[in-house]
Amino acid sequence: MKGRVFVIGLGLIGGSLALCIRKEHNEANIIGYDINSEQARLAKMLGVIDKIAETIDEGAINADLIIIAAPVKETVAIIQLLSELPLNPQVIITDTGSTKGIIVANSINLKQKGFTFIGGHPMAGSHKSGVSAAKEILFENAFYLLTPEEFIEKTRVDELIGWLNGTKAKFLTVSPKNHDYLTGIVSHFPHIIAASIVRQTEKLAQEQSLIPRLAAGGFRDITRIASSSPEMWKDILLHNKEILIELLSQWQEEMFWVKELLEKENGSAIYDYFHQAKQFRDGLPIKEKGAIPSFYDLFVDVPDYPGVISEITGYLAKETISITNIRILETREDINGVLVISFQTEEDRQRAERCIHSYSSYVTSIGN
Ligand SMILES: NC(=O)c1ccc[n+]([C@@H]2O[C@H](COP(=O)([O-])OP(=O)(O)OC[C@H]3O[C@@H](n4cnc5c(N)ncnc54)[C@H](O)[C@@H]3O)[C@@H](O)[C@H]2O)c1
Ligand SMILES: O=C(O)C(=O)C[C@]1(C(=O)O)C=C[C@@H](O)C=C1
Repeated sequence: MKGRVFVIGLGLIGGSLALCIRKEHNEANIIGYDINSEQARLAKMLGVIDKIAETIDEGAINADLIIIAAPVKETVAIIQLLSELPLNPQVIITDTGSTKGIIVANSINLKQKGFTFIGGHPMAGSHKSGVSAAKEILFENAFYLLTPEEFIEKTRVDELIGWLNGTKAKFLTVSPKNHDYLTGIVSHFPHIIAASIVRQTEKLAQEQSLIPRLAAGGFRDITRIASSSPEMWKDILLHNKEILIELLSQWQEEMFWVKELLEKENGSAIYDYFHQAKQFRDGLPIKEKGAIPSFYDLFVDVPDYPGVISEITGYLAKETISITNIRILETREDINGVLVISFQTEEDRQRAERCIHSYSSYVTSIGN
């Protein structure tokens, strides 16, 4: 597709979408604006955008597609600002915010001016922020939720999907209310729990200095998302307050119940508690980014001796397989350790597995 695309907010998500659009529509002219001029400059330097707009007005007026990829509170203010501008009557305006109810309700101002707003939310991301973390494959296989209101013509939704085709995401239409309910459960609530585990650990670590050093694989797996942007999450929680308060009450009840099981030493009920959780989690799709994002991790059982990491990365380097992360799941001394290597794609993970098997007898497995 040809035209002028204006991205407001050049961080992880805005930057990644700009890269996807550039790849798919090489005749598109991508203009970017960020309130933080350093981010805008970096986006231009990295080739994520063609040109920096100094103001929202400058970038928006002749745009065919406007993508707002700023924190959700800012998104509401930007929608208000856009509704006061003489935009191209055919423009499509979309956003990427993690909440939809309040944002879509505020888009009424755009509707009243005859402009098309279609709420959007790519359901993939990272705990990292900023354009330097942006990547073209971020949304591959992920769900991309769209929340068009009933009066929006299907052709306009198709046009937006056409622009976003390079994401290789799976587009799904839901109502704003349902969106906030679903994402409250699978995304927003887990972020609160991850932060709470880290906070509790931090408090206890003040008495026990060994705690941070022992916080190994399991702790890191469940708390990765606690490293996300506090600014972004503050706004998400405030936008999705009702459902999150309800989920917190349910969680408190469940924790009281687990406490009771423990007090009563009810082994079979505790077994059932973990068993039921394992069954549900093991049944979640792992080949697609869905409720649980895939990280394309490969687990390699390795003996605990110096140089083992460089040995394995050496094999991968020989076959030019890029890795995105590598870590050892810390274990007791004198027994085998587990090396976890992360890849950008499933194809890289499979190539790596074949490569390690061809150079060594290390046992590998794919985590879910
Ligand atoms: N991080 C994720 O995993 C993820 C995934 C899907 C959707 N989202 C949503 O996408 C949006 C962007 O998130 P992100 O992860 O890219 O954040 P980010 O912090 O990486 O980028 C946001 C950018 O917006 C800029 N910004 C803030 N206020 C602005 C304003 N008024 N005008 C212009 N620019 C402004 C910031 O300077 C920053 O560069 C958020 O609404 C978030 O909820 C995030
Ligand atoms: O992978 C992560 O770090 C994320 O937190 C991504 C995640 C999520 O909760 O799944 C976070 C917020 C977004 O709105 C969508 C995706």
